[in-house]
Amino acid sequence: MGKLVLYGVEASPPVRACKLTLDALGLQYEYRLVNLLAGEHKTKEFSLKNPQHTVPVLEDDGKFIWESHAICAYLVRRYAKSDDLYPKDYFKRALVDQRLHFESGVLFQGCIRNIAIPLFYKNITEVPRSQIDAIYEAYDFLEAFIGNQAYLCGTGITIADYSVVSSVSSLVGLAAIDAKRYPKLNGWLDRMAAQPNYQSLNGNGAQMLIDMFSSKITKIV
Ligand SMILES: N[C@@H](CCC(=O)N[C@@H](CS)C(=O)NCC(=O)O)C(=O)O
Repeated sequence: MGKLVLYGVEASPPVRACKLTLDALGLQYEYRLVNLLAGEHKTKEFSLKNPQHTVPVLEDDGKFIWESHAICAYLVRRYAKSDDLYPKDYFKRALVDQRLHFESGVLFQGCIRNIAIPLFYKNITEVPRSQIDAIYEAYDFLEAFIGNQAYLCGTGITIADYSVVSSVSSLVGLAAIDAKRYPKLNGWLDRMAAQPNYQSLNGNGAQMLIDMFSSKITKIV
């Protein structure tokens, strides 16, 4: 096995999804901090690793992969002893893929990034209410996806759970999850928070992003 390096920053949800996956697989890796607010991801050196200049980036034996969903799927295919976290069965895998794409397009891009970019990079401190409504709409979908299952894709945890929890655990700072309105989502979040090393791998970074949002937002309009 080659040397694994994860490039990222704690507050980043997709970085935390990769950390949860690496830990679940028992993989050793070096973690290299990329300070986004200081522009370290825009350097020539980092662009050679990832021309899209996003974190996370995984380095495996000198090769680079970016995009957390691709990284998590790669890690399971390449290193897992079983396929539980990313099943080979066509239908089961399709279900995991659907949730991963939901995280990528709806939760991360549609909710987190749409709020974060104006706040952190354009100094616009008022958040349109429609963007908060979009979070609740996403929660409605998640409530339906979970249904009576323990995890997002059934009885066992998969990389979809790691991906989705990375953003939901920060979105709660913008749109609280009411246990009466979202009993399934709330129960699932509790189960995820009870996973080994959850706090150090995801909880602390999720809170950092919540604090970053709180320090910038002046008003919901
Ligand atoms: N869908 C991507 C999102 C990656 C992403 O946008 N990461 C943010 C930090 S949370 C970033 O690197 N932003 C800096 C930039 O876009 O220049 C993934 O899952 O890896």
